[in-house]
Amino acid sequence: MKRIGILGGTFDPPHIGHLIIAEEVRLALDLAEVWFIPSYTPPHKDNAKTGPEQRLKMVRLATKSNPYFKVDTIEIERSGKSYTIDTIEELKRRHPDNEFYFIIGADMVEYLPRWYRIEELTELVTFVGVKRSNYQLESRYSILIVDIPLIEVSSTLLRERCMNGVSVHYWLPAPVYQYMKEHRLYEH
Ligand SMILES: Nc1ncnc2c1ncn2[C@@H]1O[C@H](COP(=O)(O)OP(=O)(O)OP(=O)(O)O)[C@@H](O)[C@H]1O
Ligand SMILES: O=C(O)c1ccc[n+]([C@@H]2O[C@H](COP(=O)([O-])O)[C@@H](O)[C@H]2O)c1
Repeated sequence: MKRIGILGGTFDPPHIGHLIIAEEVRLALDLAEVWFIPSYTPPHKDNAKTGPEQRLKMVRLATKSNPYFKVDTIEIERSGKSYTIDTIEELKRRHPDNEFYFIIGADMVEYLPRWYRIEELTELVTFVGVKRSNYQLESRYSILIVDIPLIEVSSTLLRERCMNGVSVHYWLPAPVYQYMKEHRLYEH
């Protein structure tokens, strides 16, 4: 039985917050790997600003220096709305011996009651919640809390900075920063 962490996200763009929570949860729960799963269409928010292929490319760049991090393209290949239940059901079919830990920030913990088929999903994965400013970690569902420092960064903040011509240097891994600059992402 392998214990696998999953970090699903829009990753528009991926930033140090994603990497730190993945690594801290991996260490705290002694996970064999953490799989990053970029969504095709996020289920609950407006379409991403950047297409799935470019977000996937950035996630690959962000994670490549960590041998414990893997990228799974299951949602991008499936296309359509990326409901987590569909992803987990398929992952359990493909990897029946794995135990999955789905990592979410407190914003998603608060949103959990509105996830598609959430009651079934809680039977299939263990949710792992981490802090995020302005959100609570309490939930009616049973969630494992991993206590990590608050990391005050979001993709929204970084997109806004780019749009306003403010540097985002050091808020994302260097290869992602380079890629964004080359492709002039989020600049207008
Ligand atoms: N700084 C952070 N601290 C804790 N959790 C985070 C942080 N940033 C992202 N997450 C979590 O990572 C997952 C994927 O996040 P996502 O790709 O939507 O990034 P985001 O920064 O929340 O994006 P946006 O600002 O566009 O909504 C979510 O579960 C989210 O709660
Ligand atoms: O399945 C759902 O109903 C659902 C609703 C909201 C979010 N999620 C998943 O939670 C993860 C983080 O979402 P996001 O939009 O913050 O990137 C991502 O993998 C989403 O697919 C899933």
